[in-house]
Amino acid sequence: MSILLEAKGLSKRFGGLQALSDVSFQIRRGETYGLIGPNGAGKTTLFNVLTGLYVPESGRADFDGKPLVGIAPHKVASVGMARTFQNIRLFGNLSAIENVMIGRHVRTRSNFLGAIFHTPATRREEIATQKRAYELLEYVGIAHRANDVARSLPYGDQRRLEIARALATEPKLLALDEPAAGMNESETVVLRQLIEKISGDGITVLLIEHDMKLVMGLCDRVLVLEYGKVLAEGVPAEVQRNPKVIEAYLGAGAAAEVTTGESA
Ligand SMILES: Nc1ncnc2c1ncn2[C@@H]1O[C@H](COP(=O)(O)OP(=O)(O)OP(=O)(O)O)[C@@H](O)[C@H]1O
Repeated sequence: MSILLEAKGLSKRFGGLQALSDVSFQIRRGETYGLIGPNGAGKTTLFNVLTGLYVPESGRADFDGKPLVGIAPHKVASVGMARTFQNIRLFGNLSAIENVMIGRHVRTRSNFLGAIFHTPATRREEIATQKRAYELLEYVGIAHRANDVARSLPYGDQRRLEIARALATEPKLLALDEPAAGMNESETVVLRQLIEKISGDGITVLLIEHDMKLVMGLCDRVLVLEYGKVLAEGVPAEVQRNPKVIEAYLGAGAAAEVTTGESA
């Protein structure tokens, strides 16, 4: 399996705090890759470095064979990487479908003049964009909410809308930052099915998540961070058995719980 994303020796400091320290890992094309670790371990910082929001002091990351570090955040989607945020970032006053259409514009060609003068080409493209946006709302299961303003949607639907907007950029890799945060159990089940469907459709997934059952159930491999350093990496069964991981993060009780597949 070929490598889609490769990070080598990434380090990031905030003043005196070493948030990432020499972090290296590889994500293979088509896999679902988990990123876990206690609060403050550096997971979001790593996401932010990979998606261009932070510039690391050292190290590099290559995506699909091209350098990722130093790329502007608004260019990241156009190279094939899309993300959702820990705190939902939607245009609250726009409808669900408009939010997805905005994501889609990364892949459309209409220019500024075309948009002002409503040229036939722009109009055709706009119709295609709207059609595709609706399909994506169907794909994530919220098409019946297409015309509702984003902020009026239930929480779980807002998270799914964020995923639809990210998918609209046609990513090779979809990075999800705690997608199950704040979801109840039935919403989490639906989310899990959605991530499985996305992965089944060939999109590589990078998943930060605190819900261990979800991570261990979905991911092919998992990277564990602690204090900005890589503590362990491997398939879920290995990581769950790793004494360092159990001590640092899972706790003996939680490890047993995950192994038996029981939730708290
Ligand atoms: N912009 C920033 N300025 C200063 N310190 C920061 C900044 N962003 C993160 N940090 C610090 O870097 C460390 C890593 O934070 P980060 O948010 O990456 O952790 P995390 O693993 O995502 O945690 P959580 O699970 O709580 O989201 C923390 O100590 C945090 O306080």
